[in-house]
Amino acid sequence: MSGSSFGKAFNITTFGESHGQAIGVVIQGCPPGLAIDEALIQKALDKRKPGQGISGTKRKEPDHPIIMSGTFNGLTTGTPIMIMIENKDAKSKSYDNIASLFRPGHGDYTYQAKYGIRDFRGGGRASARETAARVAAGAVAQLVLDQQGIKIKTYTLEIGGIRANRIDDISQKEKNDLLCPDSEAVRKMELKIAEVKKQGDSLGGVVQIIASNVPAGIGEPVFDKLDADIAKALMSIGAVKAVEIGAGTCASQMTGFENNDQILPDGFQTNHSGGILAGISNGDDIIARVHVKPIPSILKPQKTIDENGNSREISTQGRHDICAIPRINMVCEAMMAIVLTDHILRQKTLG
Ligand SMILES: Cc1cc2nc3c(=O)[nH]c(=O)nc-3n(C[C@H](O)[C@H](O)[C@H](O)COP(=O)(O)O)c2cc1C
Ligand SMILES: C=C(O[C@@H]1CC(C(=O)O)=C[C@@H](OP(=O)(O)O)[C@H]1O)C(=O)O
Repeated sequence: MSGSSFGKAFNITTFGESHGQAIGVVIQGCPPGLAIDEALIQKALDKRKPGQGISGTKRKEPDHPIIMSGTFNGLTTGTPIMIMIENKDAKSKSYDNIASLFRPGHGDYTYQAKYGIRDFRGGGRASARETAARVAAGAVAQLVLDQQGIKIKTYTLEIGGIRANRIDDISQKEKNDLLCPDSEAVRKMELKIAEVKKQGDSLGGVVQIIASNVPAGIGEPVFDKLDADIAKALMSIGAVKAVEIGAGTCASQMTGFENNDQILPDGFQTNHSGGILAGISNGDDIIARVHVKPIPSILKPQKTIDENGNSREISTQGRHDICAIPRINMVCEAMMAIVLTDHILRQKTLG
């Protein structure tokens, strides 16, 4: 089926709807012999799961992963791994009054246009509930990256236009709910989230992802360029509207002399390339930034239409995030891990 899976050597496909029985992922291409258990996957899922944080939805899901296949005696077997996560706290009734309305900014209108039928409960397949399955796959991908010593860190750069100025000390990131390294900016972000929530509105922001210790020489020279695949992986997450690599949009404002990362015997002088040149890693940190739009389901009344084209007003009840950040951070980390693992497994020469 076209468009339903991601990756070549390490391939994932997800399944399930937000208010269906379960969601999950099937992973193909994972090497045999890697130590894996549900606790390891749970640890990753806990960083994304709903029901926590000031900007997060109140929906309480345990997100308990059940490994259905592909492992034996605590090791991967090299066969397809299926991980299932049951939905335990879907409250579908809260969607009844908007069943025939299209939420502005969400996938209701386009799903109806494509399929002529849609599971309106919680956004169905378009709900970011699906991203839990990606995080489970990311935890498996990270096992491959661990063998190479590759680490991925993600932190919040901006929420609602408030930017973190101190972004160098990312070890601080675990110390607050918003996963932002600038505690002064965090206070302002928290106030902004509270204010916007009171108005029945929502916020977007920017997240930065850094992969370190990636060896030089990973990637493809055309089409499946490493930066192209990273951009696609990150852009495939709901609410992501733009992806930058390295200097990103600033590169177009520099001269060649300013933008080039000059090469010294012990490495590159700067990292405007974001660790990728000509689609192939150069050994420097891989740096990506993801621009996230505000959550579409808001209480504030908006104009819409119903399935018959009649003009209506909509105010979306239910348990929605105010901002996809910081829950999206873990999803970005997972997608970066999946892309890097996919490209590493394509390299026959790496030990
Ligand atoms: C982690 C995460 C949480 C999200 N939470 C919500 C939510 O609670 N309510 C909502 O309407 N949209 C939420 N979204 C955004 C929608 O899923 C997304 O906007 C929708 O699927 C439409 O896709 P698009 O924004 O890429 O066009 C969330 C997205 C992410 C990544
Ligand atoms: C449940 C999760 O997030 C959901 C993402 C989401 C959306 O429309 O994207 C809408 C809300 O849930 P529901 O589908 O019940 O309306 C969020 O709670 C989750 O991330 O696990």
